[in-house]
Amino acid sequence: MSATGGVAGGGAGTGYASIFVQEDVSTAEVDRLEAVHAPLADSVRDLVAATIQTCVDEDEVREVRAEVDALVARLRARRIDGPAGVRYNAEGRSWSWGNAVVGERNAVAPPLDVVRDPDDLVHAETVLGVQYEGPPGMVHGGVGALLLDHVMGVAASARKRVTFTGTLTMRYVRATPLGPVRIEARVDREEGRKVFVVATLADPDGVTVEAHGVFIVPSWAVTDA
Ligand SMILES: CCCCCCCC/C=C\CCCCCCCC(=O)SCCNC(=O)CCNC(=O)[C@H](O)C(C)(C)COP(=O)(O)OP(=O)(O)OC[C@H]1O[C@@H](n2cnc3c(N)ncnc32)[C@H](O)[C@@H]1OP(=O)(O)O
Repeated sequence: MSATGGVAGGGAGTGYASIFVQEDVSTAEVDRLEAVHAPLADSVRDLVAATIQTCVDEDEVREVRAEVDALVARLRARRIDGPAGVRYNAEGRSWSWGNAVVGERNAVAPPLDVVRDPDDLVHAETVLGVQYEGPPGMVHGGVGALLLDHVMGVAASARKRVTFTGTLTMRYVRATPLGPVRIEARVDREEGRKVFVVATLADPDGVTVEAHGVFIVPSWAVTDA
């Protein structure tokens, strides 16, 4: 599981309650549901890549489309109304299944496991496939920024502290080839509600993007803790 457990402890009675939803469900049940749904997202990721790369004939494309449409209808037979949001339980387990970067049920999100080391370095690794292309064979600059934003946000957001991205600065040192990447982020310094974060995105040969960010604890999220 990723290191996004943090803010659940805020709960009712703080400003968090307005955007984070507490659910009366055990961690074991959340884990069980995740184990059922995450493989579906994996298969849909494969579908996205196959859609880009397929060279089958046109009739086959039309037939597959009809089958996919039928699957969409089956999944929509019972569904929530709107985005998945961020939820947490009484045990402090939080889950954000629709998150664009780490949502376990979101096939748009690259599979990314975010880890916080004991020394507060936050890092993540993933393999960016053909779905994330910008320049030919290279990672789209916005995708690099997306991954960096999230991992930097985790670094800035300690337990019981939520931060929002205020300003992000990216220096694209050289193009990032599609394939394995590693993101690292750490808090550089703090000034009041501003948390300054430094981060890198690297391919196996070294750093390709350097990032600086200002993450803000919103005035509405300030607690006495
Ligand atoms: C979303 C997270 C929830 C998930 C949590 C799940 C649990 C897991 C835990 C952890 C993982 C988290 C991983 C998340 C990663 C992704 C994060 C995102 O993508 S966030 C979406 C994009 N960002 C926005 O949409 C912000 C939109 N802007 C705002 O909401 C406000 O403008 C905000 C909060 C940034 C500031 O509003 P004010 O009212 O609190 O701030 P004022 O009082 O005006 O300023 C305070 C200080 O900050 C400076 N400041 C304000 N805005 C700034 C900015 N944009 N850039 C730099 N500095 C700024 C000001 O100059 C001031 O500084 P002086 O104290 O005077 O020195």
